[in-house]
Amino acid sequence: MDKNIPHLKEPDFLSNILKPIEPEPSGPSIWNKLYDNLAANPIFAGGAGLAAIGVGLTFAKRFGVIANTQLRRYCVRSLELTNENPAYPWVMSHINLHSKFKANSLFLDSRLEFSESGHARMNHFFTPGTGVHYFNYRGKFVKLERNREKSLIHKDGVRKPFETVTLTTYGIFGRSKPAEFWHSFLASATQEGLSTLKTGLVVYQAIGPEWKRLGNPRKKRPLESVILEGNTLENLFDDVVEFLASEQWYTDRGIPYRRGYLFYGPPGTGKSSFISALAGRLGYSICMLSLSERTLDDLRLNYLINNMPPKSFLLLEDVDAAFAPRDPETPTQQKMYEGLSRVTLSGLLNALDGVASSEERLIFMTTNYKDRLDSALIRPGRVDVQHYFGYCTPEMIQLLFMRFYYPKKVEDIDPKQALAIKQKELLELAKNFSNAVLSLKKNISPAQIQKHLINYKDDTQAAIESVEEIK
Ligand SMILES: Nc1ncnc2c1ncn2[C@@H]1O[C@H](COP(=O)(O)OP(=O)(O)OP(=O)(O)O)[C@@H](O)[C@H]1O
Repeated sequence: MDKNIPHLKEPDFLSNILKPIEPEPSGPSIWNKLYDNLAANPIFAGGAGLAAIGVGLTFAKRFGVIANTQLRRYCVRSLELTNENPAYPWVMSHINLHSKFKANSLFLDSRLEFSESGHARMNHFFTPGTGVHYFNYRGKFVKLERNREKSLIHKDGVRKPFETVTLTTYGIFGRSKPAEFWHSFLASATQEGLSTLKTGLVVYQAIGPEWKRLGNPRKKRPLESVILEGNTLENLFDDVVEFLASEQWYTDRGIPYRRGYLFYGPPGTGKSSFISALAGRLGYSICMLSLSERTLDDLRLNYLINNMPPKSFLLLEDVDAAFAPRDPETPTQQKMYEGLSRVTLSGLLNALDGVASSEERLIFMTTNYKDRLDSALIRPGRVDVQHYFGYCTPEMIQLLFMRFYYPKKVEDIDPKQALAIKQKELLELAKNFSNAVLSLKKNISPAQIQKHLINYKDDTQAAIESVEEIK
């Protein structure tokens, strides 16, 4: 305020109006008072306490649910299956078989099997009984809960109680896919179950325009029982497996999805044995066709090759026998082939090339005389892999010997004698046998060795000492 301006006295009524508002004397607000009153009220305080506890519990429960869900997502893996599932018995026996602790209460599942000859056999399977069982399966803790319901199901022609099994395992699975653990578990159980199924090798023969099963399925020959030089067996096997896994690759490039193999070499060197064992291992059947069959003509050949049962190999044995060479060495040679077959080379080539490109086709041809084959038949595209099956090498002779005399079961070995000692002994004998065979200075086929060893199947020493009998 300017000091030179005379100070005007405010009239009294104004001073009353302009009187500054004095702050209320501090004390409990209305809300505080309300709160105090309510808090002092024992009925209300009790109710509020209960409500607070209720809210707290609701939150705790919610939190528990969330925590439980998260825990289950990261640490628990469950699998439920019923006895309507075909894999059910395999899963049950697999877990019992591969667990550190076995179930104490067992369920017996017996199956009666009749062979075609009428021979009967009873197979018993033990699975964990009803209730809860705990296992240590390959380092993982697994809880198995088997429940039996009152309702019945029809299975294998009999009425059985409906059952459910829940398998639960615990661990830190993190964000891994929920079913990952059970996928690998099921893969092992299924593989084991399938291996117990006795499926034989089905061989088809061409009867008229159709493929007909040739007798009953044959016993599958283990692939390892065919002894080939070096890594031949593994390489050929890998080649076929790779082809079977490459359908998309062929489709993408518009290449007919087929592969041809030519196995050539002297008789008795394992060409047919390898093809049968390979088909058995891969779960394929074999369609056998003889080109020199008198009733086979180009038309029928074409139809048969293009209408094979699924998952089967085409086997053309002694493929040289059907056609005369384009340039016969002698007129007699030309005559030899005349009238032998009604199938012509061009008919065969057409049939092979005509195979529907989208269909998987594996064609195996065998011959003892590769040089007699027309080059058109074995050109790439028709024959993609050629392999020579030769006479025995020293290593093959040893392996044939070892395989022949190797104890079938570990129980066959004297318990006091370690397997390693037995193997070492056998290896020594195999070397002696191989040296004896080599001293003959002749080409010997695996079939000849096999025949000789069969003659001395119980006497390794005699087999070595009588090698000159090998013819
Ligand atoms: N490499 C081998 N390993 C194991 N056994 C073999 C082998 N080669 C031949 N054999 C045995 O010899 C017999 C005849 O073999 P296989 O029919 O496979 O010979 P192949 O080469 O197909 O003969 P061919 O050319 O006459 O048709 C079979 O019983 C088989 O067990």
